[in-house]
Amino acid sequence: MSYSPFSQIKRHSPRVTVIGAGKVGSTLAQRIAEKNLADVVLLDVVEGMPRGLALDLMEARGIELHNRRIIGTTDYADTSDSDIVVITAGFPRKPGMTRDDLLLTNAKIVMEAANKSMSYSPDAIYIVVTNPLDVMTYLAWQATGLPRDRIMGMAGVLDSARFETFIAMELGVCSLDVKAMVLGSHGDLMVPLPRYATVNGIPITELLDAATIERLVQRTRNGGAEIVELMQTGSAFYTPASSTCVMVESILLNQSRLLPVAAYLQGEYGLNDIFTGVPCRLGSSGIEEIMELKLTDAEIDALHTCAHEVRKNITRAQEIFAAVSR
Ligand SMILES: NC(=O)c1ccc[n+]([C@@H]2O[C@H](COP(=O)([O-])OP(=O)(O)OC[C@H]3O[C@@H](n4cnc5c(N)ncnc54)[C@H](O)[C@@H]3O)[C@@H](O)[C@H]2O)c1
Ligand SMILES: O=C(O)C[C@H](O)C(=O)O
Repeated sequence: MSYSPFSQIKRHSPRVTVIGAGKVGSTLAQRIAEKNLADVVLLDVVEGMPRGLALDLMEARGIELHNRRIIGTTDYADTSDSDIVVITAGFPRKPGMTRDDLLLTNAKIVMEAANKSMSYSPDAIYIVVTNPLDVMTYLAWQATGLPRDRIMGMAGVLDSARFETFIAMELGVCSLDVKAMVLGSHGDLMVPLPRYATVNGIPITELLDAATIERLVQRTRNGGAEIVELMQTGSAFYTPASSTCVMVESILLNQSRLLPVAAYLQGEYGLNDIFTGVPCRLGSSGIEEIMELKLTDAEIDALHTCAHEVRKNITRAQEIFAAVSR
């Protein structure tokens, strides 16, 4: 293990490591520090860049009124003993690409990041953000051998936030009053659940007609691509960072929030050996419960279709890596 001055400093604060100091990673670091949740170690492969970002964030502490340390590094030794490790390292898609087009480039990056972080933070809880999300979370789980309560993927919180936003915009109501849940994989096949979407307890099926709801569901499914097309240079990062931060917060503060999270399923919803988005209670030990909602046959079929597509891509990645290593 190489010498690191940071690992010698006495710990008084929880520590969250964010691997990948790009748009999502650096915004997440800012959210975590400014919400005063934890010290943050921001790691990237680009020399200097994470240190520059960390220094910039540290210089705002007096203005933002928090006392969290932000460390930028390219050395995994500086991440040691983290409570949570978030993996955002990897390429974002460009206009015209699907998330699955990132499969092979990002798989290598994510497996390496998961392996290296594990050797310094074997007791941490891991959250994967890199796309294609459900496949990357599976590969990180395989690479680390973590128990299923300590590794998960972030997507459902983001997709649900989008669905809630579109419902609020349609009805002209405050987003705070809208609650919705999106399950399944993070792609075109995701499963928004209008039956369970409410405005201050009122089901949206009482407030909007079926055609309008279907339009909002489709916009949610296309939510990431809509932003990619508008931005042209990368993908969304503000709401992805906020969504990941909500998960980090629920774990660090043991809030037991019920959030849609990509979790490893062992029979729940009739699915096995796959990561996909389901409602989970997140607390200090990670995923503390996977809640099995009553779903209609059509909703269950939609979840199984997601899982089928995710499995095809897991197999594709595994076959290619096996061929390369032969
Ligand atoms: N799950 C979701 O809902 C969700 C939401 C938004 C973005 N994403 C995904 O998150 C990933 C990052 O998005 P972004 O906008 O921050 O991209 P970005 O290009 O801004 O940042 C990615 C960072 O990863 C770094 N990196 C590359 N290889 C690395 C390695 N081996 N180790 C450490 N760092 C490495 C790059 O240097 C870069 O700084 C993308 O794959 C994107 O598709 C997922
Ligand atoms: O759309 C993307 O590629 C990024 C992310 O998954 C998103 O949904 O914003």
